[in-house]
Amino acid sequence: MIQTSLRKALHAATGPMTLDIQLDILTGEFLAITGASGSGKTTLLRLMAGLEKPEEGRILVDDTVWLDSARGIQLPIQERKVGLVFQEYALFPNMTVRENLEYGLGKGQSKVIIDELIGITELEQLLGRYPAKLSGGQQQRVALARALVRRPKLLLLDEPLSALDNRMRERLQNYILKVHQAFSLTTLLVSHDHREIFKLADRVISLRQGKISQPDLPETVRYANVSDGTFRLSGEVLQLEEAGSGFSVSVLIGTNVLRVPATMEDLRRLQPGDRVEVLVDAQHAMLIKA
Ligand SMILES: Nc1ncnc2c1ncn2[C@@H]1O[C@H](COP(=O)(O)OP(=O)(O)OP(=O)(O)O)[C@@H](O)[C@H]1O
Repeated sequence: MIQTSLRKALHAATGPMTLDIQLDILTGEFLAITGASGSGKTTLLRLMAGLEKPEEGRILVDDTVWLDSARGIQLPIQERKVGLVFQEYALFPNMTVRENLEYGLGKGQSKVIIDELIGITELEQLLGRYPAKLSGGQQQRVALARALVRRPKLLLLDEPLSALDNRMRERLQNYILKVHQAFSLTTLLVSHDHREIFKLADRVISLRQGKISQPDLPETVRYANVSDGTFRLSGEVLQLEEAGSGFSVSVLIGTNVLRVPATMEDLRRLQPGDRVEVLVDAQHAMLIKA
């Protein structure tokens, strides 16, 4: 469990604003943070990482105190077990992919983790390349792997995919989910993309003017925001069943299960394991066999 209480005075474009956040995060949870530009999302991550200092605060990670302003405790970033990935690709341009990864190793740390990460993020073919010769998606994949070299407990992702096209985003989302599970991470993801949040997050909080405004579930947020368009979500059929007077199909999308009303015809042509696309608009969800 990560218990956080943070207060910091900020100078927003509209005037003074206080970031004031109380947040408990379960070990292994994937928490998405959304909210308008300037609401304090990046500052929250930077405070968690130890890149910024609050006026007042406490961060307790399991039994370890990372921050306790009342007792003058403020662990530096290298002593907090955090991995960071930001929107801009922060790789060293003069180092190959492998060198970039190895640079992240701690003193005396075994290189075993490097091979493990190369395997899980499928970087084998790219190891000798320099960042300039990689696509944006490949660079973020390396940045993700590098963030995990020191085996962090907490992975902080600040809009890591926002510069990528949709296809690349989807691939990277899958890698994020894969490492989150494989390394039993607790992950905080800043994102504006509700489809991404729905696919990845167990829980989502929304920041407004430095405060948590309405804790919400991915499904609820997604439905609350579909009024302006239609989403197309890819997933896998888990189960077909009778629901009241009709039928429903449970579809696994990332780690979330969406129950979609179905027809008798849907039940005839679908079976568990089928790949489907769910088309969602403000009023309806519709299943399309992929
Ligand atoms: N160290 C600081 N001291 C004072 N004010 C700050 C500091 N860091 C950020 N701010 C201000 O606090 C506000 C919140 O910034 P922050 O970057 O956390 O917002 P955000 O929600 O991540 O926005 P965006 O979605 O645009 O990235 C901004 O108005 C910013 O100018």
